[in-house]
Amino acid sequence: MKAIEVKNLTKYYGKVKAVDNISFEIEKGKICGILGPNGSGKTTTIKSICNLIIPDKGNIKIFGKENKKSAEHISAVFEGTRNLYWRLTPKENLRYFAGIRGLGGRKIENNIDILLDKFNLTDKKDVMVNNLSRGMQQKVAIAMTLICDTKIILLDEPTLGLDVQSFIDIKDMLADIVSSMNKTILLSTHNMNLVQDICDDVVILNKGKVIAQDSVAKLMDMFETMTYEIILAESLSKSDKEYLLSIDYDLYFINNKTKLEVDIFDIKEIYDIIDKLKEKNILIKEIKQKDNNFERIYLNITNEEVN
Ligand SMILES: Nc1ncnc2c1ncn2[C@@H]1O[C@H](COP(=O)(O)OP(=O)(O)OP(=O)(O)O)[C@@H](O)[C@H]1O
Repeated sequence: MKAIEVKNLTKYYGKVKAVDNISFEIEKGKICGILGPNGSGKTTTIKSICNLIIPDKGNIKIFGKENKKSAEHISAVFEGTRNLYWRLTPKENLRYFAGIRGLGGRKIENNIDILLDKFNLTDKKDVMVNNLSRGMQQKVAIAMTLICDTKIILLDEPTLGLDVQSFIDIKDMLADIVSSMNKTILLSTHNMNLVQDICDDVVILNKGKVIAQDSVAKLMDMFETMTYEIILAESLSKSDKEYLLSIDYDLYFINNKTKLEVDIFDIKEIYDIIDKLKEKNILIKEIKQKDNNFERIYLNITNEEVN
């Protein structure tokens, strides 16, 4: 069953076409990532799905019905934690958001305690949200979507600015929410590790248009390349760098001028690249093959679109 269907969505802000005739669908029970460079229309799309902005054209269905009547199925967290009340405690925030949905009483109080415990927030339940760390605030925001008990959760950049441990905590929580609570999640992110680790599907936007949509697994297969890391013995000179940019390979310069990454499709190509480096007396310290990752695939898709 489709949880979300977006059809021919277009949104202008004045003369700026933020979203340009996009269509995609999200199956119930999946985590879908909406990706794209800054300004590609991710937030506008999410805000349209939860009725915060009115599109100029197009149609959005939630569980097969016009979304104007389906707001009760959706809860959303924007730009990290902006929709929390900063002067309220986690407990008061959860109670307030449950109340807006008409939920209250002993059962909800009990559920709030269970959620705070699950999110390791019990000892912070009476601290003002303003005084919590970024990761804790993010956990409160996600707990808020759960206390509202909606079937669909929309998250705009849920891991922005988190440290490594909080990132892992939130990532695991989201995977758990979908698998054990039967929710559907649409999240926007720039973090490709998050996508690779927990998303089933992705929609990639560029300049307001959908440029790819598929399962993460399929895209990983489809764009499978071999990535090699070449560590140089010395920094590249400007002319050597220009020379390498002129050869016919997808080269990425990492670590300033001493590390290169290259995507190849045939192992023979690596020998050709070594020859090309030799021609210019560029000394190689080490060459190793890297694991395929979604970040590289995303770069391939978006770069292809730009070129
Ligand atoms: N309220 C607004 N008024 C005018 N233009 C806007 C407004 N909100 C967004 N835009 C423009 O619409 C386009 C899409 O913006 P949007 O915020 O949807 O992109 P995004 O993909 O979420 O970007 P980011 O990754 O930077 O958050 C951009 O060109 C942006 O400048």
